[in-house]
Amino acid sequence: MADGTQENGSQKEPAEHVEELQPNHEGIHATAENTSEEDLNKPLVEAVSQDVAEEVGEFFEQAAEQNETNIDEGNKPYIAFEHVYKSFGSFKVLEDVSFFVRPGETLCILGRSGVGKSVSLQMLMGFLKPDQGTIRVAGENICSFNERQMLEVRRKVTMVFQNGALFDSFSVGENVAFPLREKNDLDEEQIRQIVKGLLEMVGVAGMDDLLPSDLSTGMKRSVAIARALASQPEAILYDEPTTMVDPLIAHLLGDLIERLKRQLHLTSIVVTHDMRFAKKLADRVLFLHEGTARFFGTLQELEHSDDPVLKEFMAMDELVLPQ
Ligand SMILES: Nc1ncnc2c1ncn2[C@@H]1O[C@H](COP(=O)(O)OP(=O)(O)OP(=O)(O)O)[C@@H](O)[C@H]1O
Repeated sequence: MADGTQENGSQKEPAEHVEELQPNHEGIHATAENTSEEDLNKPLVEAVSQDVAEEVGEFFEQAAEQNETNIDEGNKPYIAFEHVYKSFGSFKVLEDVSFFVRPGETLCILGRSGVGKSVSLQMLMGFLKPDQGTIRVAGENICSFNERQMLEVRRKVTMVFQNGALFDSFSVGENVAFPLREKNDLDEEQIRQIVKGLLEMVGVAGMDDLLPSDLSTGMKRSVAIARALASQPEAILYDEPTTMVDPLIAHLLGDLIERLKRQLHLTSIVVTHDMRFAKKLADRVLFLHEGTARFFGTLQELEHSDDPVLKEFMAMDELVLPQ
């Protein structure tokens, strides 16, 4: 229910002074400057208040341990596309696209509008199926998976949508609590503490009782990240995290994604138009162009590429986003 109406038909009062609400990112060090290594390595739990730090710390430790195991299992990709094709009618979106993401790494998918960046993420989540090729997640070919099997995959790999895709009739706190309740091994007090801590960590402390409709786009995205973290995923797919937010929020979201990678060893795919954002986060880059994987390699390789299409894309980005 996009209008924020409660499921039982009652209407929740909109938050007072909503226009005055600002994300409160003290915990993640708001500054438009480049964040120091020291800050990026500062334990995530330092951003949460004392009364919930122990519970949240334990929750993060579990998540980090689980993801470290994936890294220890060797250099095998956690996610891979192998010769993937996808068309809609006669319109070919992807033709023979291959790439991989190793455990704990961040892949940025770049490219102009309409080249199949979001379609790639949707295929990984099983919302769309490829016409040909293989898509592997955690070693398994998911292409023929049924809905029940895909639900298992979505416990490991979760997506942060552009609009947050929050449950509109649930409060912010209930949205974040949802995956925690599904786990069935936490009591209400533990859930309350973890929700509070996660919201503090992503910079929307104290907004538990608001409805998603009370929040700005950047805040919705922060809550969506908190909800994703609540399911202790192995990988997070971010669809255009910096679209429609101001540069400071974009910077903060970038720092958060980097800290989650470093400290929870999360495998990540970030779809973006924003070359500077990719430079900040990517271990590897996939550049989609006219249906093909025009480039797949490390950031250094991208920067040294002589491909005129890539050079033009990078030059345009410098113009659109002045330093
Ligand atoms: N379910 C669908 N049915 C038909 N066409 C679709 C569907 N989903 C996507 N497309 C088309 O596939 C193409 C690629 O879409 P996609 O959303 O992946 O682009 P994108 O690279 O993410 O672009 P943007 O940066 O603008 O979001 C577009 O032309 C889009 O209209």
